[in-house]
Amino acid sequence: MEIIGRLLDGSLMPHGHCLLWRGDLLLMHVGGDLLTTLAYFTIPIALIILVRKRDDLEFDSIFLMFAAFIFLCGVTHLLSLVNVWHGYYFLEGIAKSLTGLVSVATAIMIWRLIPKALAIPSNKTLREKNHQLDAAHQELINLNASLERQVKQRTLQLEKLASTDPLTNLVNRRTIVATLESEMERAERYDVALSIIMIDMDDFKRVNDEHGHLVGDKLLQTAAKGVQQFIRKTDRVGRYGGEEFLAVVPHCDADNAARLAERIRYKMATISIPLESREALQTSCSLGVAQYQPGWDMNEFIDYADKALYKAKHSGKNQVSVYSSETKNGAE
Ligand SMILES: Nc1nc2c(ncn2[C@@H]2O[C@H](COP(=O)(O)OP(=O)(O)OP(=O)(O)O)[C@@H](O)[C@H]2O)c(=O)[nH]1
Repeated sequence: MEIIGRLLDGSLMPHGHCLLWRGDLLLMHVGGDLLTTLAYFTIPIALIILVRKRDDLEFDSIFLMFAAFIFLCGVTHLLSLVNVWHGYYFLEGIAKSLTGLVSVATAIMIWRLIPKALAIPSNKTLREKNHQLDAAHQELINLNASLERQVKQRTLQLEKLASTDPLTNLVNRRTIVATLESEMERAERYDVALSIIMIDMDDFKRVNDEHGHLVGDKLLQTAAKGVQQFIRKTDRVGRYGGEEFLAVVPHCDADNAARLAERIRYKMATISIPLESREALQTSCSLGVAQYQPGWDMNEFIDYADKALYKAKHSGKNQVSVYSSETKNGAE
C-alpha cells in the first residue's frame, strides 16, 4: 500500500517550475512530448498489424520488441508531459527503467540477429537468381518443345514404318485393307462407284528360281513404282501379298478400272531388269478387276477381284479380267 501510495504521489515539485513556467519553454517541452507520445503510441499498433498480417515476415520477435520499446518510450514522454504540472517522478522513473530494460533486451536481440539478417539475400541477388530461374525455365520450355517435336517426328516415322512395306515402299496389306474399308463406307454412303484391281506378277516363282531372290526383289520394287505412276493421287495401291498388289480406285466403275488395269498391264510388260550376264529380264502381270456393289462385305469384294484374277491367270496370263457372275462361275 505504501509503495502504491508513493507511486501515485504526485506532490513532488512539478517540472514546470524548472522551466520557470516560461511560455516558450513550456510550448517546446509540452508540444514535443505531446507529439512524440502520439507518434509512439501509434507506431507499435502499426508494427503489430504488420506482424499479424505478414505471416512470412522474418524476425517477428524483434518487431514486437520494437513495439514494446517504442510504447514504453511513449509512456515516458506522456508522464514527462503530466509532470510539467504534477510530480509523478516515481511513475516516470519506473517507466524509464522499464524502457531501459526493454531497450537493452532489444539491442542484444538485434546484435544476435545481425548475422542472420545479413545472410538474407539482397534484392539484387534475388533479382539475379530470378533471372537465372527465368532463363532455366525458358531453357526447359525450349527443351520440352524440342522433345515434343522429336516425339512427333518419331511417332510419324513409326507410324510410317508400321504402315509401309519395307521392300516396295508401298503401304502394307493392313493399311491398304483399312483404306478399302473406309472407301467402301464412302461409296455406300454417297452412292459413288468404287473399284479394286488385284495385280499379280506372272511366273514370279520362276524369276526367283532362275535369277535369285535379289532379282525378284528388284522386279517387285520396279513393278511397285510402275503401278504407282499409273494411278491417280486419290487412288491407293498397297502390297497385298508376296507378288500381289491391290489398287483401290474410288469414283471409278468396272469399265474405267479395266482401262486403268490394261494400262498397268501394258506398263508392266515393258519393265525390264538388267541382268549381269544375260539379256534383260522381261516380265508381265495378270489383273483382276471388281466394282463394288452395295451390301458386299470386304472379303467378298476382294474375293471377287481374286476370282477375276484367277480367270486372267487361267486364260493365259498377261491380261485383265473383270469380275461378273460369269467370272464367278468360271472361277469356281
Ligand atoms: N524375291 C521375292 N520373292 C517373293 C517375295 N514374296 C513372295 N515371293 C515369291 O513369289 C513367288 C510366288 O509364286 P507363286 O505363288 O507360285 O506364283 P507365280 O510363280 O507368280 O505363278 P502365277 O501367279 O501362276 O503366275 C514365290 O516363289 C515366293 O517365294 C519377295 O518379297 N521377294
